[in-house]
Amino acid sequence: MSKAVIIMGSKGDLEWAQRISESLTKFDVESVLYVASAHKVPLECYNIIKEEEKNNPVFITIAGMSNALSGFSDAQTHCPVIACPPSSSSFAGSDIYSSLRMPSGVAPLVILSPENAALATAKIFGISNENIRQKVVEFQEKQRQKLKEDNASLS
Ligand SMILES: Nc1c(C(=O)O)ncn1[C@@H]1O[C@H](COP(=O)(O)O)[C@@H](O)[C@H]1O
Repeated sequence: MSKAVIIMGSKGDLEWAQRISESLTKFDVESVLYVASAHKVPLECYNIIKEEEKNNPVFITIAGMSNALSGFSDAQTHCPVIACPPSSSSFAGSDIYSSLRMPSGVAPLVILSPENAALATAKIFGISNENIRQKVVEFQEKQRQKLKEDNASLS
């Protein structure tokens, strides 16, 4: 089953999470949403990961400020984890560093745009799911077409 599991550190991240899940639907990828913080409720986080990983999902973690959730999740599961932290300009955007530097053996991928996180998720599922692969290919073709049209419109 091709399902993305989106875990957000706070309900305050819901809008960002919805942008991801809406983009996923364009590729026929279902998603399920959870609020669970590695800082505050690590056991709940762990239980969600262990229950959901039985279906071999892609996990997408949304954690602002100090991102413990993405590294924590990645270290607990064989499944890919994509960190998609909500954008923030506070403190000169320094929050992002907590998503970039990981200890050895901990490898969440980082994608900053919710729409691109959805695309990357679809591409992972598309390796083994023909329908999703087709959606990705169509999306890319449309994008190429649009650029050609935009270019032609200038001449
Ligand atoms: N980065 C994390 C983690 C974590 O990494 O476990 N838990 C919550 N948060 C983030 O902190 C911000 C404020 O959270 P609160 O609403 O709890 O103050 C949110 O963007 C959340 O994702």
